[in-house]
Amino acid sequence: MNILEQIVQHKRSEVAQRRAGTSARELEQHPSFKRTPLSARQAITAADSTGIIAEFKRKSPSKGIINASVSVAETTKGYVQAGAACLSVLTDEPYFGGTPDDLLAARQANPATPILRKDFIIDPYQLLEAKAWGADLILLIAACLSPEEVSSLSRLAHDLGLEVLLEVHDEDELDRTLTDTVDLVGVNNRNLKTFVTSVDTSLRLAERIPDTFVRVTESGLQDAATMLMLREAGYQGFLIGEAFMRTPSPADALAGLVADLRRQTPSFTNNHTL
Ligand SMILES: O=P(O)(O)OC[C@@H](O)[C@@H](O)c1c[nH]c2ccccc12
Repeated sequence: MNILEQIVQHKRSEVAQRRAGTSARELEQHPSFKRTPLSARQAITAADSTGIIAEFKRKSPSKGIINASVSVAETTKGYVQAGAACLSVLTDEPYFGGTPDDLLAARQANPATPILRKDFIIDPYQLLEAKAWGADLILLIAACLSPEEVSSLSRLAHDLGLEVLLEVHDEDELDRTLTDTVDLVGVNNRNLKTFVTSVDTSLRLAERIPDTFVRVTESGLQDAATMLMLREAGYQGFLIGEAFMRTPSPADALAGLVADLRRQTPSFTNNHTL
């Protein structure tokens, strides 16, 4: 069994347990259910946006502990001040050290910034959780879903007012699962089955993603030059975790990257042709 299969197997029992503890009806009573979600699509494509989706990630199966000491509220607030267009908060506990409380805390600290619930979504119940915990956007990973699941989960997410980021890492996943009920398409440079990371994956797939979707490049990003190259290839969103989280002050690391981007292209915005 590869790591992705292990995670998904664990996730099924976790979801069953959670559902036994909190009913769907109880989740729907949460005050967040009345909140109108923010649009990540808009935030990422706005004229003055950096396009950066800054991730809060304590550990990962490929890297082990990345940062066990920084606080989620302080870090995510710092990310936003430093120029993040959107936040990503891991809620998977066993493999990534995230919790629902992390998402709730990030939401409370950042009322005006869209937040992605970063988890392995396999069941409609998790969409209700995402909504209750204050997410604006959910991730669907093509490598662990059938095309039917992608389309039914994305339709349900839309019914809840949540946007959908569909993650793929090869042509086959893209062609198999892309449907017009997703909003953003993320190309994961890291193969979740082998952990091999290469930005060539994003470069290869860019043209295959129709312009109606916001293109997001994910994982292994750390320098301005690579981001500018990916931007020229058509990417508007940049999902970055480790490069920030492995430093003692993730928000300062993001600020440094934004300064580099601006230095290399003084007019670094999404609406400028480079
Ligand atoms: O920390 P990185 O290499 O910057 O990557 C961030 C993000 O892309 C990565 O955490 C990720 C992408 N897709 C996922 C799916 C599940 C868990 C994590 C991920």
